[in-house]
Amino acid sequence: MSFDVDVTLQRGGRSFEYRFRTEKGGLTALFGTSGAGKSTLLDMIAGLVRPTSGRIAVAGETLFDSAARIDLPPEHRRCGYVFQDLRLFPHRNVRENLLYGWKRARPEHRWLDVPTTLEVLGIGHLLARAPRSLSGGEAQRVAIGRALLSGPRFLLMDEPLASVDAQRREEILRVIERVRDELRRPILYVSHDRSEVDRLADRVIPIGAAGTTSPPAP
Ligand SMILES: Nc1ncnc2c1ncn2[C@@H]1O[C@H](COP(=O)(O)OP(=O)(O)OP(=O)(O)O)[C@@H](O)[C@H]1O
Repeated sequence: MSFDVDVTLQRGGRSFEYRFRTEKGGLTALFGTSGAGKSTLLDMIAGLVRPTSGRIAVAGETLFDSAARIDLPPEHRRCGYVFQDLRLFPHRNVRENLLYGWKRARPEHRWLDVPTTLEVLGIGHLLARAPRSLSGGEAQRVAIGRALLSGPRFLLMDEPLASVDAQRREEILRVIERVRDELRRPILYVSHDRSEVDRLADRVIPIGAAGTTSPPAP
């Protein structure tokens, strides 16, 4: 089992309910209209937003359980998160951004090396640059690299290819496929691009207008 989610969240007068279970690893795409609550769900799995109640487990480990009073801090969840708005550290250069999680990961958890990451993402020439000097596509590739290099057990990717051009997109898609198939890391993936989802996703979870998900999915 990879993602096992059954949570509620009351926020701003709205009620969100998410309930799904994926029996196998692979890539799970989240589909839903703007404002439906996809990023909110990723934030809860990452430990950045606290659910009102319920339980979240990934790859068999409980990350949150309100009844059992379990709420692992984000840094203990081993989650690689590519944020929709990237959130590169503005006061650190590209090298420092990329190595932030890498330095903090245990050596045995690092499943991708730095040279390979730089080559695949085409960001080796940007190492000394400040995030504010990067183009949208460059910043997006650095954000993907930072997430992959942190030695994560699972990945949360919120529109990770939104500003990447066609040629680089193909290379990054191949990396994501490798992470999915060879390294067998579970991935939760938000995208509005149908062709991306058709190519990558093992299953699609619809997120409804009120943040509700369908019954457990295979
Ligand atoms: N901190 C907050 N306080 C109150 N409401 C919030 C907060 N953060 C987000 N929301 C609201 O929660 C709802 C879900 O937001 P979320 O960003 O999860 O949607 P989304 O499905 O990811 O949308 P998009 O596809 O546009 O990125 C939105 O109506 C948003 O305005």
